[in-house]
Amino acid sequence: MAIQKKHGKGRLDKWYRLAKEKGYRARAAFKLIQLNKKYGFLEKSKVLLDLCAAPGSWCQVAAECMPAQSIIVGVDLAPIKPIPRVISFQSDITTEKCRATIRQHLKHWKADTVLHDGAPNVGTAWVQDAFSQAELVLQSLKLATEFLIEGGTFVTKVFRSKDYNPLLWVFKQLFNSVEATKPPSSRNVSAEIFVVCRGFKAPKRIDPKFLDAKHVFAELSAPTPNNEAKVFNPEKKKRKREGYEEGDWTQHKEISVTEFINTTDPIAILGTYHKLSFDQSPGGDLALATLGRLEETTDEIRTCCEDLRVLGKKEFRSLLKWRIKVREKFGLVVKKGQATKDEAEEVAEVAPMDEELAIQEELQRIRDQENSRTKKERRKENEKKRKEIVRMQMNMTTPMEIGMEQGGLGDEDSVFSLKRVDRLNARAAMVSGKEAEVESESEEDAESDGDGSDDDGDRLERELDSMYDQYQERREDTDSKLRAKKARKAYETEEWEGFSENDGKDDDGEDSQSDSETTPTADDAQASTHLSNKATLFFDQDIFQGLEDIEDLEDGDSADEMEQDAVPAKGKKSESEKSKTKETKQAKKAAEQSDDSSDDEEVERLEDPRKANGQLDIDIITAEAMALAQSLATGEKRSVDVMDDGFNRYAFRDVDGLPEWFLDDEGKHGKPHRPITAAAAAAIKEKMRAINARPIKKVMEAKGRKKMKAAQKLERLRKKSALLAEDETLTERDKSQAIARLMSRAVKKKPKQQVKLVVARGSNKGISGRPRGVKGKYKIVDSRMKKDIRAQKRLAKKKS
Ligand SMILES: C[S@@+](CC[C@H](N)C(=O)[O-])C[C@H]1O[C@@H](n2cnc3c(N)ncnc32)[C@H](O)[C@@H]1O
Repeated sequence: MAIQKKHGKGRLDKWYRLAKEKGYRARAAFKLIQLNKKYGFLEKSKVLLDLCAAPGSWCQVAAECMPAQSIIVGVDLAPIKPIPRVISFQSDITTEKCRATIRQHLKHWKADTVLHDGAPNVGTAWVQDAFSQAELVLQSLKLATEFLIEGGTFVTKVFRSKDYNPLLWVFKQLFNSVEATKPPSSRNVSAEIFVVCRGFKAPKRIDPKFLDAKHVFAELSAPTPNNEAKVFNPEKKKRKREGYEEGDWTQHKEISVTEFINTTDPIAILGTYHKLSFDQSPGGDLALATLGRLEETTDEIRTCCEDLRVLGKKEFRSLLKWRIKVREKFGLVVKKGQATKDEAEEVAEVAPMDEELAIQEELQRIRDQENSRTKKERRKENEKKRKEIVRMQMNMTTPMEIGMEQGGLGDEDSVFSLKRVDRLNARAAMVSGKEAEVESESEEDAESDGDGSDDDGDRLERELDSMYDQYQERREDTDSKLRAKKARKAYETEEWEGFSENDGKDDDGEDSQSDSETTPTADDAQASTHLSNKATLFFDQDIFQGLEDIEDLEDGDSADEMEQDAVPAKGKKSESEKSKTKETKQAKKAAEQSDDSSDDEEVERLEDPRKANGQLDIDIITAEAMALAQSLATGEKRSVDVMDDGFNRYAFRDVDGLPEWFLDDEGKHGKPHRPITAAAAAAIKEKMRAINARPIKKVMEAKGRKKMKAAQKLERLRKKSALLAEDETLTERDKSQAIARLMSRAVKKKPKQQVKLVVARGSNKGISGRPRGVKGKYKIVDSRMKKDIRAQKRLAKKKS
């Protein structure tokens, strides 16, 4: 996205031009228009007070949108040129005199809306500027509380600074609804944001502290920095719109490891600093020296301390564990329950809201957590099913086993799961005849290096897990690509209904474990619209060919019998036909597999890869697939080789029980790298170029329309000339002359209509619609615009 410039010619953006065109005094008018479009407060207002109104564009908008006979009062330090239907005067809104003048103008009326777009023109340091603006906002709020009617609306501009949250807190005390928004016409480079406060509570008495700048900005501390986000997203540098912290002018921050050990908020340090230093200070630090010699301080820990910004969750966890161990050695053990509570309190944001709101938020949070937990479980379940199918494909399991799994036998969660027993190191005990208790199911237990009593480790694990979840949620909120990717994933997983529990049930509701019902047939796979594209592709494979007869098999047929039946069915096809379909399917499968490896190309999977005749229609769109197809076509590789290549270390990764963050991390890099030939890369490039060179749909349509019109014209000409040719009253000469005239008239192009420039001055100022006395195409300009364009041209010429 292009960066908007606020200075120089960058100022003259589309809103500036639009404002000139529409006759508004400032581009700010569109901010109010857009705010009003969203919240619709102007149409409902009969009395409006505009604080800091010069030059008056907000008053102009208000006069346009509010009902006739409304009262609009505008005040500013600067003079405001008269605006029809608007009372304006010059005054400082922070003074008593201004308050009295407003009272005079409004008489006994109360305002339905108070607007404030004030910006002090101090021009000193930014920090100072922001503070004065916040104070001005508080002053305007003070006036609003005096003049607003109950239920009224207060709209104000606020700058994102450390005073933003305290201001929001005050607004929330006085209004039922407070929403911060940035209208599209507000420049991205500007730290301004608009807060729309609706439903003025009109309390009988307002605590003066609410409106006292000293109190408001001093009492509420800035929100606690989001250290977890920094920990999990170290490489992403946020733009410091609010400026750097006072005295913090460096990009690289170091802190001594002893401070990390001593702190009560280690996460904050991990999120804020770049390095934990083992360097001795000039005076020497005994604790640091001891720390360096501890056996827990391994080389790995030292390396992790070197650059915190490149660490992943695993490394952060080992640093935190190391800290706890060191604290224990140093006798700094914290009471566990207490520590969690303290840390939670330290990291928690100040919640400036009333109790009910807090309860609602808490409920929402719990609901969200529950949702994400069920989603995760569902995803795991689907993943398990998918794996089972792949295993079946590789003849590693029989359909019978799938049936068993559905019934709960052989399943990981079933009673006799040896896998789970093994996780708890109990299988050995069982073999040796001892009894093993299998109680805990938590993954943390499985990961706790066999030390079940490691409460700190568990606690850290849980905290980091929940932080990771929160971090992912935040990323989803801000990253639309990620959201789309997740949605696609969900689409794929949720769509899968191939082996639902219901599938195993008879019509009479009895649970059937029979192969004939739990095993999907090829026909089923093709016919079922419930299957995902991936599953449909899967069932299209040779292994399922000839399994049509399965339905006819009696209940209780063994898998062996099915296989025997399937083989002759397969044999019915002619050899050449078989090998041909096999080749094409392998190539297509390989193409699909290589597509899978690329994140960006997942879009394809969402579309149905079938033509109308039911054949697969998979285009080769990646260089990898092209290279593969090329090697298959040239005989360099056989389809068997492609199959063999499918067995690699990425193929059957056991992801069961692995935490999500680990899988996410692995997913980024754990992909097979398939060789790409230069020829394949060039071919794909060429293909993409051809696709890009194609005109867009609109252009194609326009061209088509032009062609059609030309054809219609030609047809008309043909008919007319035929009529002329048949006219016996005309001589041959006259006929040819008439036809020639027709032709020349048809070929003649219509002159382009000139666009008339109308300067927005005099009676044309601020009009909407066609200016009086102007015919044809027109464009409203102002004299300034002409000068600006000339200046731009001059500059461009100079540069070239
Ligand atoms: C961005 S402009 C307002 C634009 C206005 N909303 C419009 O649409 O034309 C900010 C205005 O705040 C005014 N201002 C700043 N401090 C003020 C004060 N203490 N009292 C009154 N106006 C003030 C400035 O004079 C300036 O005209």
